[in-house]
Amino acid sequence: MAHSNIDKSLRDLLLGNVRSVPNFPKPGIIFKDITPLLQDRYLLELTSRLLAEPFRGAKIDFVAGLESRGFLFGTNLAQDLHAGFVPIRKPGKLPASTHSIEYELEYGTDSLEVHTDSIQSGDNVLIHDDLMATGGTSAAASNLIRKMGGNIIGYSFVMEISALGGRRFLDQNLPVHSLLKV
Ligand SMILES: O=P(O)(O)OC[C@H]1O[C@H](OP(=O)(O)OP(=O)(O)O)[C@H](O)[C@@H]1O
Ligand SMILES: Nc1ncnc2[nH]cnc12
Repeated sequence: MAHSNIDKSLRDLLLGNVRSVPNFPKPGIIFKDITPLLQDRYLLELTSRLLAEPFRGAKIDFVAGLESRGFLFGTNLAQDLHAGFVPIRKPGKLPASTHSIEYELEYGTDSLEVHTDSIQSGDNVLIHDDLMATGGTSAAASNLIRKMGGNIIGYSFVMEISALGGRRFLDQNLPVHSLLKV
């Protein structure tokens, strides 16, 4: 599995299309908004491809995308890696039988659910989200997937707020690929 680093000009281009919104959704939070990246037809494709690069050649059954912003690039990523896509959702959204787990956010608590008939024991799963902050969401999703017998092969983020140290909650032996570190 390659660990590609993007060069500075590319990083600056992508970062220039992430909007920082102070005090959203709560005072003190600087919200990193990826909608400008999605709006631009070239950057949408470029970002999707760059996310897939480090995991090309890996055996992946599913990309698990974390609600809701993990769905935005998650299905593109799954398609590019020839994997299926499994949505990990907030409570009460998935219609069939679910497993669930509680977790803490940078700004509150929530829980995650997944359909019981999605990931099966031994399936290789890549976890994807738009952003890792405290790592609580990704760690909870990892626990949920492992509870189902899924084998997590790595983590993919568009962005990581490095100062919050979220990586310490993830398996240290697995690749964690964040396109942009802020
Ligand atoms: O690393 P953490 O501190 O756990 O935070 C990261 C999570 O927070 C955001 O989602 P949010 O819960 O705001 O939901 P949304 O994607 O539906 O907006 C983001 O998209 C990640 O899923
Ligand atoms: N600062 C932030 N910006 C966007 N999404 C987030 N999720 C948690 N912290 C966030």
